[in-house]
Amino acid sequence: MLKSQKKKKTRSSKSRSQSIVSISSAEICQEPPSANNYRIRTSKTMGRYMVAAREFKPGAIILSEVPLIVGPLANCDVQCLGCYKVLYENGKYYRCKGCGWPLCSPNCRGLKQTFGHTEKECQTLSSTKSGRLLDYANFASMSQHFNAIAPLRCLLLKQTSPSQHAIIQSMEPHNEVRQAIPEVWDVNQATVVDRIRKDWGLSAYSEDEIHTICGVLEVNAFEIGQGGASLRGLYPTAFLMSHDCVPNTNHVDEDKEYRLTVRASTEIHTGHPVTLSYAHTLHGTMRRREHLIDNKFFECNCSKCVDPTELGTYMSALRCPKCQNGWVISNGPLDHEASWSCNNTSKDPSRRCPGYKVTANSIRLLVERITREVDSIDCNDIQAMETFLQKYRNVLHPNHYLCLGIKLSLSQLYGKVTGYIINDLPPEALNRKKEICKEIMQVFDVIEPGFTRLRGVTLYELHAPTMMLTTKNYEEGKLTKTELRKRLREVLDYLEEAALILGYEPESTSEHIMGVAAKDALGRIRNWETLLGKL
Ligand SMILES: C[S@@+](CC[C@H](N)C(=O)[O-])C[C@H]1O[C@@H](n2cnc3c(N)ncnc32)[C@H](O)[C@@H]1O
Repeated sequence: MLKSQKKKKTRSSKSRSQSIVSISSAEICQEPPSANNYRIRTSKTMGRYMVAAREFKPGAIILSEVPLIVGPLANCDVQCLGCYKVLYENGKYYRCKGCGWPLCSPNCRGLKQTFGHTEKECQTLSSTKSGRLLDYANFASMSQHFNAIAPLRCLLLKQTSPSQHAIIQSMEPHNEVRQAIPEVWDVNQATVVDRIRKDWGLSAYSEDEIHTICGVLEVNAFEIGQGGASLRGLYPTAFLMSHDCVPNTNHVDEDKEYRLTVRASTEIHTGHPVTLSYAHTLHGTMRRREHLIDNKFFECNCSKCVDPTELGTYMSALRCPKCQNGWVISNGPLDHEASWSCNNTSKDPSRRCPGYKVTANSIRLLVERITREVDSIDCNDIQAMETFLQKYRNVLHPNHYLCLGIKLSLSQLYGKVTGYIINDLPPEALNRKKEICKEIMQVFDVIEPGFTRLRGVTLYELHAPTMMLTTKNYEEGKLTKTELRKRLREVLDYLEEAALILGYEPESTSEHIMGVAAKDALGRIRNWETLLGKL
């Protein structure tokens, strides 16, 4: 398939902070992506992985595809089998006439649809009489039955689409590793294998076969869905992207058909791996690596994981309690048990740390305790978040991932929640919002570089206080026209990039709505051009 990439003409954004990605270097790709975009290679450690077969600019579509199957996530709440809307015991729901499983309504849009409640599934669930096992008086117990739906959908492909089933069979299930972990294997045995074979009587599917499907889903499925949906999908090609804690792509999934679109977030050169992060990029190394080992069954040795400073971000560092000048970081981030010590080896003996060393377990316990404290903070409580940052300023690095999470929330809450509405914010609060946005964006530029959702949202958040302060300063006669033009140009740059990045988001999402708001705001700023000439 031929591709054509139109380059958007914009002026260079060199005048701004270096962190801003030049929009003129973005690739505005309207055409469907081609399979010629990538090649599949194999390595001893990673198995198959995807590499770029051409040069990609940020924003370029690498692949876009519909799933092989879609189904409820493991341990989800009771949901409609057609459209995956969450259902409540005391709320409105409907029992499918065919199989007795819950639907949102008799006219659910997902009825008889490939990625909803298909006729084949309805017949199968009906033949097993599984609907009778559902206790509608107790949704909590009923929800457990949903763990077996996505695996069943994979198994059904064996008859309905052998070619798609073959792709699923080719995916890595990590059976050997998973079999040795009782919390994984035994739970699957009880909640999926026995459910399908014993409770539903579908004994034609072997235990091994079902365990393999469970593994395939755990290792390869994407969490998808908008508006709090608990969904997973297996995709025919996207699963081949390898993991990197600093990924070079981002992806979105759309409501319609659950299409997954993967875009380059940074430039990707021919032959380079096309990567995504299987772990939360905003977590520290210990937590990311634990997640990858527990859920994806491999040890990550990427450049961020091997570096105790996490590429200079110090996202896991603690302030040294002994010298107060250095940072306590791991002596071997790839070794779970490696000690941590202060990195202050200043030449000046009066500043040098006398030495501080602590076990990995002490760090783990301390971070777990502080994490519980973070989790207990109300998600709209600006004051409590500021108090947290203040309280831990002598314990955690300002970029520590727990602080980063709090700062990300603050960057969005200032200007939004009751008592802090943007038009009512005093200059100090506007400056605080601006400062936080800039601080976190510096870290995002390292850990999630390029065109990413985080960046788009933060740029949008940054434009508002910058604009408010500019107007205020101008009205107070504190800015010359040249300074005003410079400041407005800065806001324009933020908004242009935010509008571009957030324009990639699916229409139903809050990020997309923010992108539309960014475009509107761009129009309003352009009005200043009548006063000042072209910005
Ligand atoms: C979604 S699959 C990717 C496709 C898989 N490599 C294959 O051949 O089917 C995820 C698995 O790939 C391997 N993998 C992916 N990224 C890796 C990395 N950075 N280091 C080591 N293994 C990796 C791990 O075995 C992981 O569980």
